[in-house]
Amino acid sequence: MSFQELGLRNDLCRFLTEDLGWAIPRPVQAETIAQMLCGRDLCVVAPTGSGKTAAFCLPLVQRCIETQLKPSQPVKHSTDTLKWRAENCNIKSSNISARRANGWGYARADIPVTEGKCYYEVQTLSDGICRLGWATSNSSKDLGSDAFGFGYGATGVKVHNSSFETYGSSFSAKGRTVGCALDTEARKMWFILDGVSLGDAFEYIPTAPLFPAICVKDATVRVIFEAAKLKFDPPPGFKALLGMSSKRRGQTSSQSPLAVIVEPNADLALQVYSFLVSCTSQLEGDLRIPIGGSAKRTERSNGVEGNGGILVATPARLDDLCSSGQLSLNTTKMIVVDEADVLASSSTKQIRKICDFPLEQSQVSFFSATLPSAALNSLSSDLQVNPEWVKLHGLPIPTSVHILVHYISKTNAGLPSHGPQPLDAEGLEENSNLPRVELHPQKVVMLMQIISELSIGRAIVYVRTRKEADGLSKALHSNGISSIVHGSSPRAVEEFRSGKVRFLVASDGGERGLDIPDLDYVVLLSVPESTHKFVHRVGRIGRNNRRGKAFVIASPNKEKVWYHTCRKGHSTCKNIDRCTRWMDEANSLEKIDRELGGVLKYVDDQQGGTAATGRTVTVPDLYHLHTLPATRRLAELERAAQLSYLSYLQNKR
Ligand SMILES: Nc1ncnc2c1ncn2[C@@H]1O[C@H](COP(=O)(O)OP(=O)(O)OP(=O)(O)O)[C@@H](O)[C@H]1O
Repeated sequence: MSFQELGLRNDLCRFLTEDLGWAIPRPVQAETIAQMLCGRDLCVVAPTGSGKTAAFCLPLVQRCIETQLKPSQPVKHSTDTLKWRAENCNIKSSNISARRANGWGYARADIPVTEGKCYYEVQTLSDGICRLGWATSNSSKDLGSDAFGFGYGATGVKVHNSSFETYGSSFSAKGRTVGCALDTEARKMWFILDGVSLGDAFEYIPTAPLFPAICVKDATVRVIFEAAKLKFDPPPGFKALLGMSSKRRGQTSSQSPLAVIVEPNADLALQVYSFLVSCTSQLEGDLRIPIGGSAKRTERSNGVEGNGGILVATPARLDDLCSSGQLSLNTTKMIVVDEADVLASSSTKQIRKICDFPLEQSQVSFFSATLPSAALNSLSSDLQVNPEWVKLHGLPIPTSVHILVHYISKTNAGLPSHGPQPLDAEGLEENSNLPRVELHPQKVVMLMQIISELSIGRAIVYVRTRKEADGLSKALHSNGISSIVHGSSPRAVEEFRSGKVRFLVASDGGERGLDIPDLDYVVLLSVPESTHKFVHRVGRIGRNNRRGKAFVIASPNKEKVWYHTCRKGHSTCKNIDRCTRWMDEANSLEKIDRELGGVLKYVDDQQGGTAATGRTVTVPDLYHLHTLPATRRLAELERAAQLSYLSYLQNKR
């Protein structure tokens, strides 16, 4: 089956096959895309790395194109509530200024225009240059340098798509007034200098909303959107952009996406956002689907984009945006909740709030790699209409992944005399009520050994708590290994993905969804109690049929670990009874292995410490699993190189 047969547009299919090199749809895509295109509510369970992201992104993009929101009435605002997207300039009330030293300043007023005949004015308050006009939300900041911006420059030129043409006359001196007129019915724009029309400037094609946009350099201008403040009357039939209705005063310019994708954390939101951006950048003609990613409060401080298009965000961020009036989901028609099993339990209230609209007018879909929880079942029955369940559960762990379990020794045998030492040789474990704060030193030593013996270039290392993650990252740094803790900065995953750091140290939250195509190793320095978590962690490798190795370094002894239920946290809490939990990694591993159908292989650490109850592989097996295939491949390459050299020599003679 091809992507075309699923009903996808030709430009999207071309993007998938030519740009991404995807020959055919994955099973989850084959099962879901056509149904989503028809507007059906879906509940999809498919393994990690099976291609769920494209399965929901592609139909959303296509449905946005098809729907092309019926243009809404022009929104009325007042200057005091008006929002700007601005760079390199100062905006005070309605005055915009930029110094020459900073280059061009850019400001776009957050007033989307989709229909009607609109007009606004710009008055020059100083000598200097500026460019005024209209732009769509995805236009460049250099107004007129691409197909999405239309500008009239103070030197007497009009510019669109980087093409400059003489138009009107210069207005670079102080005290001039330029009117900007936009007729969405005739799809025309023109400008009016000191009350005199300069004639048609542009016939435009974009269907996306247009916004007033202004560039200034070493100049100050005043922008007037309100009828009462205009210096000249708008052309007949035209209206000032901002109405004077007192009822409307105070209303914010909320954005309203057509589709919303909910992700559990900022990294995943960014990953999905990037996929959507690359997909929509390949659309034919002037079609543009605004894509918004607003995962964190600190990111894109100006709010959200995605008006009339697709917005990707975390539940908390969506909640924030809706409560502050920056976002309205009134016209939203499609909602996808990714990693739905976890979001259904952790953010039930927020998901219900997001989906609070007439169900028959909308499409709600849930995607997940692990079997749905009771919470998801209940959300599905409340928020979906006649949902189709798509369950693709072949092997939860791809066969290209080997999972090797190493047990540290029961005693501290094998620890070097220098380097990390346990605080109290055996006292922290079974016989002690003292909780563990840092990772067991033997686990760190074993991790270093694995990294060096297998020359591991990059890997994700999973630990239990943030405190352990910080400690491990320090230990890696002191051994000259670059690492970054997941969640320490919004860009941690990007630094790891780009190869700037070799190791990503993650605790809870870093196990889901991350798609790093050339990643071959994960190391679990703690065994999660839930099989779902284990599957998601190991699922970061073995993607795209690539071979991957997961090392689990486990403790045979029970350990008491801090799991704070109090607010004090690690620094001051002394409540050992309430804020700690016993961890029994051997027991958890047995359960996981049983539930996954025996996928674990145990490595005999030859220190007399193996507590494994399953199949045991010895160190030579480790060699067979990891080193031998690479050595064979090297031998083949060496042979090919030599043969090629010999034939070159023969030809030369
Ligand atoms: N049809 C396809 N052909 C080839 N590669 C594909 C195809 N669809 C997706 N992929 C690739 O498969 C990889 C995994 O896809 P994706 O991240 O969507 O998996 P997922 O099911 O969301 O996994 P997880 O449950 O871990 O989040 C990506 O690198 C993606 O580029």
